Amino acid sequence: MSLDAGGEPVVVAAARAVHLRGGPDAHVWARCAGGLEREAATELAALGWRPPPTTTPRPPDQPGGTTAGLEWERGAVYGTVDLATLRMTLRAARTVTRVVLLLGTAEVDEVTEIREAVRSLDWDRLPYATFGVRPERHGEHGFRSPDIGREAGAGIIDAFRERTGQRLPVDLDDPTVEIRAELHDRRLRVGYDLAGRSLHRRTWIRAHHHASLKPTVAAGLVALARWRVDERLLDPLAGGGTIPIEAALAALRRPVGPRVLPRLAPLDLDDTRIAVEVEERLEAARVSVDTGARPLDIRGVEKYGRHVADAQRNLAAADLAGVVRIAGGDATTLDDIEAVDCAIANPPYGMRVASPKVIDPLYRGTIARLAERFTDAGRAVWLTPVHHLVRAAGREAGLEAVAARRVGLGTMDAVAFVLAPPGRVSTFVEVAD
Ligand SMILES: C[S@@+](CC[C@H](N)C(=O)[O-])C[C@H]1O[C@@H](n2cnc3c(N)ncnc32)[C@H](O)[C@@H]1O
Repeated sequence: MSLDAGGEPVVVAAARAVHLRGGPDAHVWARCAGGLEREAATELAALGWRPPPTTTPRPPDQPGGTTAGLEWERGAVYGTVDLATLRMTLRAARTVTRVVLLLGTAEVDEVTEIREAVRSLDWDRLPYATFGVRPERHGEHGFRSPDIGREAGAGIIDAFRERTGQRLPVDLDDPTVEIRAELHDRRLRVGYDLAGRSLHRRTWIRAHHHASLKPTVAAGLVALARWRVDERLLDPLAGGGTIPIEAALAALRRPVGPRVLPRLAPLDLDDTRIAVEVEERLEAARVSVDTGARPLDIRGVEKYGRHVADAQRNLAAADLAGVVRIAGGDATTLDDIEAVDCAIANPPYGMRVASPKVIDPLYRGTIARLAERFTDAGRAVWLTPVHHLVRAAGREAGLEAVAARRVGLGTMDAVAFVLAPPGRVSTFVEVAD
């Protein structure tokens, strides 16, 4: 099989290759990094997700929209799937951390309404097992996320006691059943977490870089950059290699999710026929690295030898040694790099390790060297919370920010800039946010 994404961005092409249908429908939502919902929705639609049953009225000041027919709000994409698509999503989706089976929604104004709203949902499939509620809150409210978790947990305990007479045991650290309760403005959604644990935990991670990017965010940046498999991709600040590795795995259409799914999922995701069919489709979609005509050109540069060694360990675990090249070097000189179509960088932020005095020349020098090496298609995605430095560094290098997204990185927000020569690539980015 040859490396041919048909001109599509690689993450989407990888997803489309494994699309399949079958079985009864379920209403679900996926969680992804805030700011990368459009990329997640595009990937999920290519995996076979269809629109959710109803359109959610959303206040105009709340971020959200519809991409590839799927509605999204900050950090969440909503849709309808059949069992095979669901299993395929858990195995193959690169940009999402969770997939949640929707149990019900409610309009909520006061925190005290949550307990009753949750109690009245259909908990018939809930087994006697430890459970925990993971709350999430977006919008203006007079209460905090833990309050949502506490009230929703009380509602579940009420419902279970009414049905069985037993009190369900709570375990917030390592529950057998994870329930998600997410409030976006007034709309509360409650559902079963089908992934069991965050899907960003890839098996290829052997060496943890102290400032590593979540692989799901890396995959989202690859999609945001609209990288195609025939383009030269460079991560000039590669660390443990997350971005180059995720790009290569997508190009080669290798699944990144767990083969064994949690046993207590309320749907029979281990239905043997579906499981076998999904694995067969994944196997058929895989692309050989030995493609001959157009080998992948994915490179990383990293200053410190110990990180280069860690990246090599991760590459070996991902079975990408000899496919992706990560070498020692300085991003502010890029000595061994001649031409770049697409650069994706997750630089130091000047908070934990490098000081602000160090990152200013690092950003300016690296962005200038990239601009000098850009081909006609050249562009860079640059992710950092230190945004004020990036526009200035871009301007100095003759680049402009053609898009900027506020991307959630757990406890902090960063901005992903797409930097490109003025006017040249404005067609590949849909809007400048
Ligand atoms: C935030 S980390 C990247 C982490 C990476 N994305 C991962 O997930 O493992 C930034 C990296 O830039 C490297 N770095 C700092 N200055 C550099 C320079 N001048 N040239 C190359 N790499 C540099 C640091 O050593 C660090 O590994």
